[in-house]
Amino acid sequence: MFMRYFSRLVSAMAGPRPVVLSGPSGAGKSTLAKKLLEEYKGIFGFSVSHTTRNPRSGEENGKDYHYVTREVMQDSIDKGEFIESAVFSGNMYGTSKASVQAVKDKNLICILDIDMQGVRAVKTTDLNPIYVYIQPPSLTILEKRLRDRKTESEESLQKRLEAAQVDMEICKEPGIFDIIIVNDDLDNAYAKLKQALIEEIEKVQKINSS
Ligand SMILES: Nc1nc2c(ncn2[C@@H]2O[C@H](COP(=O)(O)OP(=O)(O)O)[C@@H](O)[C@H]2O)c(=O)[nH]1
Ligand SMILES: Nc1ncnc2c1ncn2[C@@H]1O[C@H](COP(=O)(O)OP(=O)(O)O)[C@@H](O)[C@H]1O
Repeated sequence: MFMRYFSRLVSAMAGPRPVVLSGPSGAGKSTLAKKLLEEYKGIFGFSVSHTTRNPRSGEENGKDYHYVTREVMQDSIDKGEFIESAVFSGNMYGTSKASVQAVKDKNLICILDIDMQGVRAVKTTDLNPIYVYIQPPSLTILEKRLRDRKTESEESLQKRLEAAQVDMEICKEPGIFDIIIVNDDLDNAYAKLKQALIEEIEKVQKINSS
């Protein structure tokens, strides 16, 4: 009885569990994250990663990413300011402790959009997120979506497709992800994502209304 009460208290104090969205470049992670942030204002918060890649048109510094030089990023990593960092397609990406803390401070569900290396690194921390893998319906459809997005050079596109093939093999390893969502029809995929997160959403809604 006491133990049950105690563990509930500890989990309430820890706040809502974060959510990790991972999957190949072009799978639809940002699209789905944006839908959650839009529909559930005051429920979800985005962990703004650092990256050394150039901003795409329409992306905002401090909102989509913190755009930094390699020197600045490496210096911050060396100072221990990052939870995890990785090199993807020739650029550095990383989740700073401050980015996650900023979301936690507001008692929001923290969304992390990170690659497979990030997933493995987060598994060694005490973040305890729900791990969601966003899978494209096929590599052919992934390539079409990436090309249609018109954000990548041919070289960058090829690197992303190569990484996608490796990624889609790794995701089959049992126990890495709590749920794999195939992003075929966007509304269907979004409904499945909401369903997977309903407990955490309701937790925050309850706190907000009390
Ligand atoms: N490990 C790690 N991966 C990240 C981080 N931020 C973004 N990524 C991943 O880096 C990859 C490339 O991201 P991006 O350049 O925005 O391209 P996009 O996924 O095609 O939109 C994606 O798989 C992201 O999930 C981070 O902080 N850490
Ligand atoms: N279910 C879907 N059907 C068709 N196009 C989609 C779907 N989901 C995402 N897209 C499009 O595919 C492209 C890649 O999605 P994006 O969210 O940028 O992927 P990621 O963040 O995983 O790299 C975008 O142009 C997006 O509008």
